[in-house]
Amino acid sequence: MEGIDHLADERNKAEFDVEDMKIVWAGSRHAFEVSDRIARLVASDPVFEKSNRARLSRKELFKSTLRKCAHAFKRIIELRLNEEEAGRLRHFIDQPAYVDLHWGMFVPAIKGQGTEEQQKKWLSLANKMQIIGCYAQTELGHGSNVQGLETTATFDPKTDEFVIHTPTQTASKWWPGGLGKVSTHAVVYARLITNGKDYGIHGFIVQLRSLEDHSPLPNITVGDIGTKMGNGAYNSMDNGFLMFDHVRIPRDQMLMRLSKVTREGEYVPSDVPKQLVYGTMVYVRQTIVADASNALSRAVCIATRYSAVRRQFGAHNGGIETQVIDYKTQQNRLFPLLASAYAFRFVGEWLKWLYTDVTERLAASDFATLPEAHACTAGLKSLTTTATADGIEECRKLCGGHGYLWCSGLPELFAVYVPACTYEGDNVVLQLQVARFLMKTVAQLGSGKVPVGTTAYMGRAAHLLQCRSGVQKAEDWLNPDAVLEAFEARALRMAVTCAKNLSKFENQEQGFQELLADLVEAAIAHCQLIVVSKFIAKLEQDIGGKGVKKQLNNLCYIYALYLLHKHLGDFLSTNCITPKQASLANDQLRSLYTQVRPNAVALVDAFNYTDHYLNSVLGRYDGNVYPKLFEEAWKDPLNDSVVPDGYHEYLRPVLKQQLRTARL
Ligand SMILES: CCCCCCCCCC/C=C\CCCC(=O)SCCNC(=O)CCNC(=O)[C@H](O)C(C)(C)COP(=O)(O)OP(=O)(O)OC[C@H]1O[C@@H](n2cnc3c(N)ncnc32)[C@H](O)[C@@H]1OP(=O)(O)O
Ligand SMILES: Cc1cc2nc3c(=O)[nH]c(=O)nc-3n(C[C@H](O)[C@H](O)[C@H](O)COP(=O)(O)OP(=O)(O)OC[C@H]3O[C@@H](n4cnc5c(N)ncnc54)[C@H](O)[C@@H]3O)c2cc1C
Repeated sequence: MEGIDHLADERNKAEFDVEDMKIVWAGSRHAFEVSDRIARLVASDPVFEKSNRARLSRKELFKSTLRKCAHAFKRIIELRLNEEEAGRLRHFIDQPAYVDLHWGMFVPAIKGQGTEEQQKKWLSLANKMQIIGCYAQTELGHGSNVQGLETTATFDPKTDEFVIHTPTQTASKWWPGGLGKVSTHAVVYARLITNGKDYGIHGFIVQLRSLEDHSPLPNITVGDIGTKMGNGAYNSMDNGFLMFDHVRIPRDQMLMRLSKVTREGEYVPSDVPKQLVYGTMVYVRQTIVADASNALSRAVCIATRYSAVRRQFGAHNGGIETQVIDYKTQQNRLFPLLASAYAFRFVGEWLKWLYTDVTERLAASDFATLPEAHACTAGLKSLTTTATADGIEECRKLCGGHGYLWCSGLPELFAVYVPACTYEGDNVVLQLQVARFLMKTVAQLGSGKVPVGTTAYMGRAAHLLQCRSGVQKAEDWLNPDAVLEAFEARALRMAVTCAKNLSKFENQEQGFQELLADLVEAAIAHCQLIVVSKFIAKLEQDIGGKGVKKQLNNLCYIYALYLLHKHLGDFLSTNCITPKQASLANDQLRSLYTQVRPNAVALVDAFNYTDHYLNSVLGRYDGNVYPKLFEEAWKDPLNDSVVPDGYHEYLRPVLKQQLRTARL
């Protein structure tokens, strides 16, 4: 059966040009070509083999990760890959590793918070990987509450040094990726103390290990925090702990682009907002949003192909059974996830633009859009990672029993992905940041300050607070204005209700704590509006290719109407729509599922994933699932012998009743 495309019929049904859709998904022809070339390069290199990851011990997995990283670095140099190509290479190798934190957080922290001189010195070492760094912020006792970190950096004017110290056990750094066994350096976040005064959290570059023999430097205790969820999965990463016992570093290793300490120990505050010390988190949250569509699309690709291969029930007189993808229940679970993958792709593109824009403005000392950039990156990171983690698990269930096998690719994908709901900011804590931003914006309505950007809709409060949806028939739900108005009205009404309830409290902070759950829901409604509006905006762009726009249009309205259905309580209780209009939205949704159905396999082919990257027997391009499930089963170490180890000690005595007591 090798070589036969079991999904050929599905592919022939497609009503659009997959090659054109691939370009839209990738973002540009250039991005597509780079991704395609690098994905094939990785897939063809035996060092990047990953099908046996679950069977390796932690030590073997970790060593093989070091090997892959070293080989990748060698290939990057040999092939003279540029930054974009090197990034794609790491992405397609698809194994969490210290390099993610080195390139993803250590280098950006120095770029964002180091002076020009510091950048010159440290980046030239980091870019050549002559030093390897991590981002050491979280402590055993404090992660979300950054202001509560306990590690101290006390300036000693006698020696012109900072003394980095871990005063308590809870002050131990705990979680930083790459710290446990690899990093030679870290950007350590600590309370800056000079002249006896605490100036809060600042970043410091601290060397941790010898560049000669890799042993920890004196007065530094460092190690791995232990095995994490899932076989293989995130265990290739050495998340670590770290304690300092009065470790001295030169003054110029404080990252001083924002604020400084002089030779005399005087603290010179920054003339820019102090929140810029959180800048690396804004950057990484933006990359995490871009990455959500990768993880979700991967799971959806597996579940869609397998749903087209898998057949259950419906056979008459010995005929073939129904493909499970034809069941409306399967479509109702799968197609919104397919639509979400595309939605997150486009909102990720937009967020990248927003981040670039705010970075340029900050460079020109324009800080006006920083709060919005913080709210958008925090809120969208939270929204997209929650939906993606839930979506991967749903895809596992969509694949029935076989989805639970490691070789489906889904258990490992889930275990690798789910911590994204926690790292780089717990998802609830992040939505509360959005809620604070919304409450401020609502409070300013009527003050003459016109809301802009993603809150511009709040400027139309007079209309949005009293409007009623004009939808009269199912097709009206394909009107972008109708959809946007419903989402805007819902988001605004939920935010305004929260603000009104807050105003009943004398103490605003106490009121905020009391209303936390409602505030999170209002923040989610606002973030969903952003995603819907950016998908609609994408459709307004000049998108070529046979049938491509039609498919995107269908997916956009599946995304929006599915959300409307899922959060119907919000839409009805805020009187944005009537029960009749909700029912029309459902009718439209079913019709859209029917339109997407013949295109579903082609829509996931457009992700252009290699079988190597998917690493899934169920998601194979050729759909040749059953023989490959057997092949995988035979590879399991339990099948190395026909009679298992332990038979003579533990099975035979039971079977032969030798363990029975004499009385029995
Ligand atoms: C395409 C390829 C992609 C590959 C993607 C992979 C990338 C690599 C992944 C690697 C894997 C894992 C990495 C994980 C790394 C980490 O987890 S690092 C640790 C991250 N830690 C956190 O995120 C902690 C979360 N906590 C916080 O961010 C803050 O403490 C919190 C915002 C919750 C609260 O801050 P406070 O200062 O205590 O409190 P407030 O009073 O609420 O805020 C004060 C004002 O500051 C504003 N603010 C807060 N944060 C920011 C920010 N980041 N930027 C700008 N402004 C910010 C806030 O709005 C307040 O403003 P106001 O005074 O109201 O005007
Ligand atoms: C795989 C992984 C990799 C990581 N990598 C790094 C790294 O490289 N560097 C680094 O510095 N850190 C890293 N971290 C740490 C990570 O950033 C923190 O775990 C994260 O910020 C959450 O903080 P926490 O663990 O303190 O959670 P907690 O704040 O203790 O959360 C526990 C619960 O309390 C709730 N909660 C907390 N505060 C509030 C509040 N104000 N209001 C309402 N509810 C609240 C949360 O919603 C959650 O349900 C990593 C974590 C993981 C899991």
